[in-house]
Amino acid sequence: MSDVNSNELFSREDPIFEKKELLEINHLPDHGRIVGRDDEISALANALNPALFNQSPSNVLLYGKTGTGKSLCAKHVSRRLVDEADEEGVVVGVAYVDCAQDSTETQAVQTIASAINCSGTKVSIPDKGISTSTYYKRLWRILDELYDVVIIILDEIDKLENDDILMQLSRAGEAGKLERCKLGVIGISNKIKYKDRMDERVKSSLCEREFVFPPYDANQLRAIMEARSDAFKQGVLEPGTIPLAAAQAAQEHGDARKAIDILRYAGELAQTESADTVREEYVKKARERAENDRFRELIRGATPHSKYALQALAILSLENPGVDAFRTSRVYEVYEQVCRQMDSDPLSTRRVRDLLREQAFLDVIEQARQSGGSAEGSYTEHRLLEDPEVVKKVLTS
Ligand SMILES: Nc1ncnc2c1ncn2[C@@H]1O[C@H](COP(=O)(O)OP(=O)(O)OP(=O)(O)O)[C@@H](O)[C@H]1O
Repeated sequence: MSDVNSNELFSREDPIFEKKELLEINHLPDHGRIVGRDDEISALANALNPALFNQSPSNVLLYGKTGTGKSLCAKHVSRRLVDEADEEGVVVGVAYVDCAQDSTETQAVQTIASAINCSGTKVSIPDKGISTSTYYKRLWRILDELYDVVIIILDEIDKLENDDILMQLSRAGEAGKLERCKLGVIGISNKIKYKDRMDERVKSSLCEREFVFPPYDANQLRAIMEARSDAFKQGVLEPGTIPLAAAQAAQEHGDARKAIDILRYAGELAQTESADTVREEYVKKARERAENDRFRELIRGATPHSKYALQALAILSLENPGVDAFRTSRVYEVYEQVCRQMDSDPLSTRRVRDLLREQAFLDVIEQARQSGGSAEGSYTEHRLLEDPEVVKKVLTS
């Protein structure tokens, strides 16, 4: 019989993390830990300010690359608004929708209705079994019964299947659906081209104000991480760890999510290896994991054939050092090989071209028209915007 008792088998204290939740994805930092976004926060507060006087806030669209603090600022300012409005006797509610999860009109309206239906009404919002129009009717009822103003945050708004819900929300007041409650919509997107796809009427109503969030530089990323360094036990973080993680995250997109992920993963690696401190070597490994995760997130929801086309582009980039842009015909040839390996029938060249165009909209690749002179005419070249090693690894794992 083994004489190992549970004291020896499990460690009862976390040697690395003190408050790991500070580094978790959904953690909403308090004001003191938000770095370098004072201007954006005041601009957003200014747009929502009328709500404090029970008037309609402006609708806002926030743009910027991934991890630039758009969701954070939207949630932070709305939360502050709820508290301050409460002091003024104005009831403000906030509904947050991740449109990547709730991409259909029905899912989105259901999420909004259940998010704000927290207490005080007899209206029920079932998960399914009622029509979209019934969800809307119930939503309008809840809004009028419970709130003076409601802010609806539509994160990754570009992932909505169509503009129908935007049309409904933007016209709810004037169409007489709402009698009392006023709505404000904060749309968030990391696709600067998103607006071009919007219906003109929706655009004029929803884009009353637009703010672009710039990427962070290494100093800002460093300050963001330092503001959360109490996530670790005292003395555990080696001095070079945060500067290195900041430099790595700044190199590509100035993405704070990646910076924080790198820090968390580095701590986890130290934990796994039973190390006493988080060393720089862990940061290097953590970066690889953060990059893979980020790309996995970027292609979440991509169809198998979109992935085959991306894999083809990654193979071409790896096989042709120094060249990074490839014509559709070459991508298609390699795509056909990938399909063969996957035992799948290839789609037509035209469909693959459409799939690549969609990936360009999602900023996974970039496309450029080239002129081949009078003999060739013009053609399109495709270039991966991600590290081909990461793309290949994630798509083949
Ligand atoms: N200025 C900041 N200060 C402190 N933490 C920040 C700051 N900006 C971003 N973060 C943190 O980085 C992570 C990503 O931020 P956020 O989700 O707001 O980015 P985003 O711009 O909405 O990105 P995406 O478009 O990918 O959703 C979050 O954990 C957030 O708390």
